Amino acid sequence: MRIVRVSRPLSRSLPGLQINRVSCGFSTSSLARTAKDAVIEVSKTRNIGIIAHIDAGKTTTTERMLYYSGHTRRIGNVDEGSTVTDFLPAERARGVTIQSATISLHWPPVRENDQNIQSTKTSDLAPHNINLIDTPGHADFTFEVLRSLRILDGAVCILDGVAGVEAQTEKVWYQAAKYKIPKIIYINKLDRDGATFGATVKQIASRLHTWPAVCQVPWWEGGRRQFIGVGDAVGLRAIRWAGGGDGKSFEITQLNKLPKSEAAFIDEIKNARRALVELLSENDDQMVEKYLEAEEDHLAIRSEDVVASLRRCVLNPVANIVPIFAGASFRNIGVQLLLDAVVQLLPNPADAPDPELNLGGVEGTLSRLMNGDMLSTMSSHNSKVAKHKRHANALVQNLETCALAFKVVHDPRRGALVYVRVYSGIITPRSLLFNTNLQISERAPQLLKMYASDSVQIDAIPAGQIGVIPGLKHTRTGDTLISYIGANQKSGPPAPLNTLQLRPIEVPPAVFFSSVEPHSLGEEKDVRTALDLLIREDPSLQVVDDEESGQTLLSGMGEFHLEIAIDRLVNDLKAKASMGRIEIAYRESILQASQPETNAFDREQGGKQGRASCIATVEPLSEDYVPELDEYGYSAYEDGNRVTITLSSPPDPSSELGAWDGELPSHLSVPVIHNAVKNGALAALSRGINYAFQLHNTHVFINLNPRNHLFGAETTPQALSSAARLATKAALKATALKHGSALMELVMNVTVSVDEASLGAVVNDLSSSRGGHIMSLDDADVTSGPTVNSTNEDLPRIDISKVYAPPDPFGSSSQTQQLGIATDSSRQRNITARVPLKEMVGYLKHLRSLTGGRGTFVMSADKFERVVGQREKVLLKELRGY
Ligand SMILES: Nc1nc2c(ncn2[C@@H]2O[C@H](COP(=O)(O)OP(=O)(O)OP(=O)(O)O)[C@@H](O)[C@H]2O)c(=O)[nH]1
Repeated sequence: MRIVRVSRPLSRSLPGLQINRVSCGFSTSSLARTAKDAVIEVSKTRNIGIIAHIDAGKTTTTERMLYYSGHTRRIGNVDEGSTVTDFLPAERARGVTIQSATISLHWPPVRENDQNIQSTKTSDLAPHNINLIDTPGHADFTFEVLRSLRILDGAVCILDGVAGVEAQTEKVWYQAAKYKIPKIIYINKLDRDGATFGATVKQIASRLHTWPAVCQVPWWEGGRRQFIGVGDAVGLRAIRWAGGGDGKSFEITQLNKLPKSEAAFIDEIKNARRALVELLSENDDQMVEKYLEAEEDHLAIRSEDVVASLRRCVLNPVANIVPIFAGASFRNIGVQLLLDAVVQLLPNPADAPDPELNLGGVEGTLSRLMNGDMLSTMSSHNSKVAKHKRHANALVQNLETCALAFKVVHDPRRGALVYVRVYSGIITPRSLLFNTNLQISERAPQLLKMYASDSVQIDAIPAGQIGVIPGLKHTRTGDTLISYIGANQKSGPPAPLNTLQLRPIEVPPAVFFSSVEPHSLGEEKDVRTALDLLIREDPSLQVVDDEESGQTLLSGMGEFHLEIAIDRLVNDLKAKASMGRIEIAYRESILQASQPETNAFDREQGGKQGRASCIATVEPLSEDYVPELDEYGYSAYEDGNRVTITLSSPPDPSSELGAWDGELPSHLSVPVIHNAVKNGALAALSRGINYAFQLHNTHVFINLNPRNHLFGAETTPQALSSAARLATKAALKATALKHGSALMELVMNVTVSVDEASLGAVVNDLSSSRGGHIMSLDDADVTSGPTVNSTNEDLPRIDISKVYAPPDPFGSSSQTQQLGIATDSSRQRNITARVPLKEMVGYLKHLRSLTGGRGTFVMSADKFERVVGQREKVLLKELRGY
């Protein structure tokens, strides 16, 4: 039996790397250690997210990771509001994660001078740099999760061992699968009464449609209820943590040294090893070879070979395998082994799939761009780009850096902090970065690496790394930043590179809103600045000025989302404003196409004469419209509406980006014109003619003939926006007044989890009182049987009878399930339904009362649908108040 005590890492300095302490909270030694990130190689980097349902224990687990890696000197507690990652006042007050915190750590810790220090690694691991993102679990913050997912290379999914696979986990799981992110699962809270590891493993197969590769089995003290450690099926050993400690003391025992009283536990570890080798062999030929070399003895295969095979399978999406680990973070059990697994099994940035991008409306990948393929393909469609083909190689070679700003946070002391993930090249201080979304250049004044709310200054952010640029004035969450050798200071890199966008994501509709009323006229400017900051941080919030009512409206994705945004506006950003009631936003849709409307704008704007003109036509899109990005030359699809812009002499429907080959005024480029016109058209769609709601399913066509519609220096981008707004408004007015418009409401996809006893009452309430349509009723606890209850035909079907899971000796409901005795009233059922959003407001409270507090639900926006018949009359009466 080996006793290991992990003590604090010793301090060490790093010659040649300048480190400036930016804020307090760290010792010099930890800063020196962490600053090594700047020079750490890509193969030793992991950009990892932690995803889960609310309350599964993400923050609790992250706190342990920080502590064991030597980054903090004490373990923060969610329940006491003292965690490092949940640092916003609103997060600490509510005990939930709202923002994705980004934090870097080393695993194993850098500590070569200390002879006593060892970690629970399963092999001799060298220190790796882990950039960790703790994401929110609440459904209202799904967008925050999505925008983090797209810059991650791997994810740890944490499950609550009592609740099993919950609805929000499923949702985020499939999003991660969409971005092809390899994952490992950690089943947490195994110390709690009713925890069922085996049943949760089966649920992973049935509900997440993936093959669980059980790497650990829980260790219950002498077969009694107390959870004390884990059996490692990979390393064929058992790890027991000293009870009540900080988790740094543990014993590692090889299977043959375990006492006889643990015979059942030893057998289970062996069963798990056999099942693991079988599962890996089905997907990995090298494992089959190792198995044959070991003379078909599952237990004789070296643990290093099992790890290598697991890694190959995790990185291969076709294998569809997820390694499973066990623990109880709150009791400080299991977290070091989970960190080992992150390093051993999850990909480094070079292993991750090729990042997707969009270049002038054409979809591609970064490596296709860098090897010149993309530009060559585009040239066959577009005469203007053909000119660039000759220079394609030179163009790409001059592309120095490509990075994505995935998050902007306003820090009271340092201003806006822009978090970036660099995909190619390197960002150094003073780099000139061209923002392809805003078409402006900004210089990076300095670079930081973040440790939750603390930071250190670094010399560079190389490809594969995550870092922070403070002091950028304009960059928003989601913007792509590139640097290009010889770029024009003003207009940036040459076309089409100036349109390059990395992994664009669609912003979901903001459906709750509240008015924002500055306390006095004098406060108006400060309130506007605070609102601008808020939407720069979170693009799923929207600010709309309603010209007619004179009100400023702030909208968000959910009641809670908006509540937190208001809290941040008033308490953190100190905006002196009052907020109105939180209400639901409806939409309005036109019924018929308009005639083309020409508008000439000619007015003084900000002390300068502005002059521009264009032609607008609007037409309704079908409710099931799916945008096809390469259908038109330039087209934007935002918040359910589409804007198509042609720069040509009408009528010329085949016009494409760059088809205009004539002269443009020197201060205007094609992307600048597109951006200005698009913003003008979208502004006109923010208020409908008949009901004053934002337009939906509307396609705006703007035609602009530079010869007739541009007027030299007088045609500023602002003048173009105004012309597009007025022309679109005129077209909308013409059709809405003549043909009327439709009221639309958001319908949600709702999944309610209840026990069998409450099923009838909940179904009845959803379908009769809330106007919902029940889509399916499923068994949430599928832990046996030959096939799964797949509600989604596209997902792989897992034969549950072939899934290995250790028995659950104590879990209340699972115990009976293992024996095949279903106690009907406690059986968990999932109801999926489509319900109008309006009817779901305040639903949680109602559900709790219907289910004795046990029911839970998640929902996500499906689509806006036209309201008809009696419901339309009732809603309009409610909205108008008469
Ligand atoms: N018994 C037990 N409780 C735990 C464990 N891990 C976390 N908890 C508790 O579960 C609750 C939620 O933990 P968090 O770490 O805040 O969960 P989270 O997933 O970060 O939650 P959100 O940020 O709200 O999504 C807290 O009260 C924790 O103390 C565990 O291993 N055992």
